[in-house]
Amino acid sequence: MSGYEGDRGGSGGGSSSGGRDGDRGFGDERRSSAGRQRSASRSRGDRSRTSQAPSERRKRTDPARMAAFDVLREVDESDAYANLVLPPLLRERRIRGRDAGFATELTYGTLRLRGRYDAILATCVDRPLPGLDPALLDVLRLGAHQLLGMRVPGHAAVSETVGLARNRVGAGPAQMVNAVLRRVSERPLDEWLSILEKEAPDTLTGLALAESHPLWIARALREALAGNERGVDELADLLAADNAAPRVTLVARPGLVEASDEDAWGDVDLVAGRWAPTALRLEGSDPSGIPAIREGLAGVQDEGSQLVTLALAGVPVEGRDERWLDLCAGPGGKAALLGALAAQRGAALVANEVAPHRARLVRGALAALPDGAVEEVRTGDGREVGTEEPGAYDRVLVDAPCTGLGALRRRPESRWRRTPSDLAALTGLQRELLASALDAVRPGGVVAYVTCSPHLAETQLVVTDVLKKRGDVERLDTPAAVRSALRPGADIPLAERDDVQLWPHVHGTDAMHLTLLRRTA
Ligand SMILES: C[S@@+](CC[C@H](N)C(=O)[O-])C[C@H]1O[C@@H](n2cnc3c(N)ncnc32)[C@H](O)[C@@H]1O
Repeated sequence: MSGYEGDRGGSGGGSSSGGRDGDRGFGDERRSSAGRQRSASRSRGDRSRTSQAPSERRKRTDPARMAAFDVLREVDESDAYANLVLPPLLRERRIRGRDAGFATELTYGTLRLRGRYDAILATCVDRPLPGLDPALLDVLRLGAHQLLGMRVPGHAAVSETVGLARNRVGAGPAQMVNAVLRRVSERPLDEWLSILEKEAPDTLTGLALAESHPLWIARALREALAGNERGVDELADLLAADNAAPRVTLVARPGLVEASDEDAWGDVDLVAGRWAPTALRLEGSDPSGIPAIREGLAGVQDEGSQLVTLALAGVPVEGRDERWLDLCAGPGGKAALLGALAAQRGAALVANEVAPHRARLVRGALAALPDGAVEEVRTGDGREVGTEEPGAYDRVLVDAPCTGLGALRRRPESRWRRTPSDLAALTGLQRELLASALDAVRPGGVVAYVTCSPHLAETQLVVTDVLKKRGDVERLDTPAAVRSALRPGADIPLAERDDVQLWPHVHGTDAMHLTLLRRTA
């Protein structure tokens, strides 16, 4: 399941641009521009450290690199989510400030760009990568990211990573790490990427390797661009956008908090979002100390998610407009915005979610809404709501479980976890949920079908298939509804279609899909 922001750390963290010309260096008084941690005593000029035996000194391994390695192993061995594992680990080991930034960039950047680095490493290792000890392979990937993605000077990247290998994998593998990373360091990133593209069997494979996407995902994204009236030559930009950590975007829930309320936002720098009137962009990456977030008046939410929710709430319905339903609400990001909007309009929200632990998250997300805004938070199968409560709602949101291919930038490891076989199960469920939502809405009411995937099988094909079977639904002008939801003066580029597909490389949002439908009499 995917598509949620609140419970996976929203921003996805990290600052990797994944760009072809590498990234910024890391330097301050404790972490040198070599990305190497200086001990506090040394930076103070304290000579007592020299009393340590030289062999012990050599074995000291940088805590930031060890933390990155340990998270990579958790991700591999326990299917963990890096952005759930890393922050507590940094806290537990008291890794802070620049060191925490370095560990974060190293972890998330290595995970995102794993495909690129594996293709490069494969040319430097004399046996197939899948035969290597997975821990050793992770060390090599971490070294490759320091060399090619973080501008850590070669000698520091190699020697620190060899130290990490010695500490975590063993002395023998450490020698191999030394030899392999020296070969990696012989060329700059651009040269490596040209080699990958030149030696690939076709252009798409070359691009997928260079921009670190599984081939099936690169192919699906290319088809999605074409199916949404965009040029397939945009694929390189789209894949590159997936490799850049998104800026943290907040939602100021209407009626609960104003952007101008200084006390609510504390000491952080905020700028207005690009599209949604509710969106604020955080200049920095840690929203946890913001009072409005702690109190549930605001949240971390991609601007695309805000825009599709605002579009559903704003599209006109004739007659009664009192009961709104979020059919797949967990963890509750869109439900909280929808509930705030419902409260302003005298309507009430029912939030449904099949997974009990996610229904609990929805309750938490809705806790700050005014009395009367929420009729109920339920745990139940959304596929049954249409038969259990036919025609009972005026507006229904189906934010369907999906592959999440539109939010790859947010979840560093997800592209390597998804497989094409996930699609079959998801698209069946998506059809059933949309059909149920159309039964649950009254004639004249509206349904928003939303995914955070642009995959055509999860978006256009689901809608077309479901509508083929019924004569009581009309497609609405979704671009017009999205335009009406924009902040004043914003002018959003949208394809000439009756649905809307947003794109990271065009709109700076997740690749959200929205189709608005009206149930006819
Ligand atoms: C894309 S997420 C929804 C994200 C949510 N709208 C938000 O903004 O926070 C999809 C949700 O659908 C839930 N889900 C999956 N199958 C479902 C079903 N049959 N009925 C209801 N919810 C379901 C998943 O557990 C997941 O929480």
